[in-house]
Amino acid sequence: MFKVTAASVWKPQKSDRDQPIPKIYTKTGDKGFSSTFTGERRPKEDRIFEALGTTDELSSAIGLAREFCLEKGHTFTHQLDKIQCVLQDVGSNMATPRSSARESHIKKTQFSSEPVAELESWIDSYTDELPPLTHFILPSGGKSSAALHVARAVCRRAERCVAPIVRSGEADPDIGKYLNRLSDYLFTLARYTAMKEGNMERIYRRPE
Ligand SMILES: Nc1ncnc2c1ncn2[C@@H]1O[C@H](COP(=O)(O)OP(=O)(O)OP(=O)(O)O)[C@@H](O)[C@H]1O
Repeated sequence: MFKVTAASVWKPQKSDRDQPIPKIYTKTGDKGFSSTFTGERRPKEDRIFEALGTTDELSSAIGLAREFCLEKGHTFTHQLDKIQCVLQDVGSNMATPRSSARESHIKKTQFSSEPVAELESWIDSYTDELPPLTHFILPSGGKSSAALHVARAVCRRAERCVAPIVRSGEADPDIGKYLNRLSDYLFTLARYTAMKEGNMERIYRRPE
């Protein structure tokens, strides 16, 4: 069974006690090669694994920010849950290069534009509540807000990794749009979180 990333391991587990539970390590990656969803073996430094790994880092950064937000009682954490699930779908889409995918692979890993529209509606509703931006702000505003800024910066790196894969036609253009919109969402949410917690956002001042 294909696993999107090592950190999101899923292996079938039989309830039947006679069947051994498969081990997490198959050792098939020990020589520095791994598999796409379509069964191709590629070196681990291939751009697909680079993009999958960066998307995994992004989900992990969001997971940490979510924990800080939960501690503060923020009510928007269900959005972060949903985003982490959508990022799994982004990974599945990238791990299924169109050049070697069968119709059934493509169907199973299709990415729709609906999550992009959802992010836009969330961004718009936070923006309505925020004061307009008049300065460059620095990642700040308390732990939840600063952690969301870290996630935003990782998101932009994921976007840079995904761009050439989308451009080559190997992945769905909507995953590029999703990551582009996601960094705007994380920026806006970081500001909203600072405001809700009553924390100052530090602004850029030219160093004397
Ligand atoms: N270092 C990596 N960074 C990002 N994605 C990876 C990496 N290694 C593998 N992958 C992708 O994540 C999936 C799950 O990772 P996993 O660690 O199980 O692969 P593996 O190294 O090939 O196998 P094993 O760890 O069992 O030897 C792989 O099928 C591959 O698509």
